[in-house]
Amino acid sequence: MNTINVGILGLGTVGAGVLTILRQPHPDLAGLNFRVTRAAVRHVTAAREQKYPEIALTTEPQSIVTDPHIQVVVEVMGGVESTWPLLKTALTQGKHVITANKDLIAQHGDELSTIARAHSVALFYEAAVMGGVPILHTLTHTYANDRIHRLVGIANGTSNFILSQMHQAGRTYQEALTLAQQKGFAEADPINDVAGIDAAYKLTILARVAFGVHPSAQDINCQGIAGLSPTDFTAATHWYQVIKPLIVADQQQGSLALTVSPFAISQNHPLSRIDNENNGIVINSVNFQEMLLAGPGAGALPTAGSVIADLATVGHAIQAQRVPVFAPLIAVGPSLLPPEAYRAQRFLAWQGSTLPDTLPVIDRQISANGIIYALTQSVSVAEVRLWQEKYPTQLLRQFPVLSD
Ligand SMILES: NC(=O)C1=CN([C@@H]2O[C@H](COP(=O)(O)OP(=O)(O)OC[C@H]3O[C@@H](n4cnc5c(N)ncnc54)[C@H](OP(=O)(O)O)[C@@H]3O)[C@@H](O)[C@H]2O)C=CC1
Ligand SMILES: N[C@@H](CC=O)C(=O)O
Repeated sequence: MNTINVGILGLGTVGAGVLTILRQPHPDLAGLNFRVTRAAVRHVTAAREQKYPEIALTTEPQSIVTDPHIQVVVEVMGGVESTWPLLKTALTQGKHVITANKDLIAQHGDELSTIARAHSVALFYEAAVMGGVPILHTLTHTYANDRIHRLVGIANGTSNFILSQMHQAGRTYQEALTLAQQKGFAEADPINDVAGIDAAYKLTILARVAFGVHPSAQDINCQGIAGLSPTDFTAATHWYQVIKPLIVADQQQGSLALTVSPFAISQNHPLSRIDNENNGIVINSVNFQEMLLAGPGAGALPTAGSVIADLATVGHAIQAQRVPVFAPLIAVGPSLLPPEAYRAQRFLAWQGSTLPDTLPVIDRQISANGIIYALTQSVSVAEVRLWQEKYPTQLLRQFPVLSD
């Protein structure tokens, strides 16, 4: 039986996880006869060479993507500027590519997919969206004959971990972030996690696959979790709500609205129970109506498990001499709602003894430390921006409330 030679770019959290799984005996993987021959890292150390004696380590990823003996490139090193030309080269040279890199796929996925198609090779990236949750496979296979109208999810494990730890374990924001980094959940630059950038990349990919739209960063309302305070969680409890870091793609005013933000959601909502690094997504569609898909959204083995699932699909296709294809559900999607037009009720924290009459408040409470918390009627982002300009010191925090 022919072996399938694999080159790996990166042996960090995810790359090491991939090798751990490949070393475990498994009949399906054994039947595919993968052989990881080469791997690229920044630092080739004696300890690494001892740990992976069967793999030639290099600090030159370019030498792997141009190696004529390698059929599949697994990219788990991250970043865009260095990986973009590498993966273009790999695809152009007729190699199948599997990546966990959402930054790259969100920004250059369309171009890379075109190159992959032109060279009859696969470009798969299940691990790039929601780690171990098989959302892309589910959308492209299970939902192939359905029509999705709304996606609401938790797609960043680090943010969900931080908020869960602040709310349930009494950790500070910084303690929780440090722990998420130690556990291998956070990005190389964790600002991508906490500012909502990582989740926006995932929403970009999901919107492309589920709705056939091609958003840029400017099309997404994006708000991070930094600055949330423990009293916010207590205030939310008063209204039977929890605060979750969500991605939302829903229809408003005949267009698709894309939002990344902490949201106040009902304690009865299925995502209210998805904690720590776990991710979850509620898909509303015509046929399946409402479905929840949930599981580990970050970490070595769950993410590597998604890489391996893609690798197995590619391996089976190579054995059958087929081209494995990744097809979005819809070719051309709806128009995108301008971010400032997005409307939602707002949860707000206010520093001061009274709220101005001009705010459309429907309920309020005062926290132990004298902050006024309020729920407002549904307002547009444009209106919220006016409040922020008018009350820069009093309006401490505000974020949307998820509607049913
Ligand atoms: N961690 C997670 O839970 C998840 C991560 N991802 C994505 O997977 C990718 C990898 O993440 P993760 O494993 O956490 O990252 P790590 O930082 O743990 O690992 C990155 C690896 O790439 C190597 N590397 C980086 N730059 C270069 C370079 N220029 N040349 C050669 N080697 C290089 C590093 O080498 P060295 O070790 O020598 O520094 C390291 O081995 C990212 O795109 C990330 O967004 C996706 C889902 C979940
Ligand atoms: N940093 C990311 C890793 C997985 O995509 C996250 O926390 O979700």
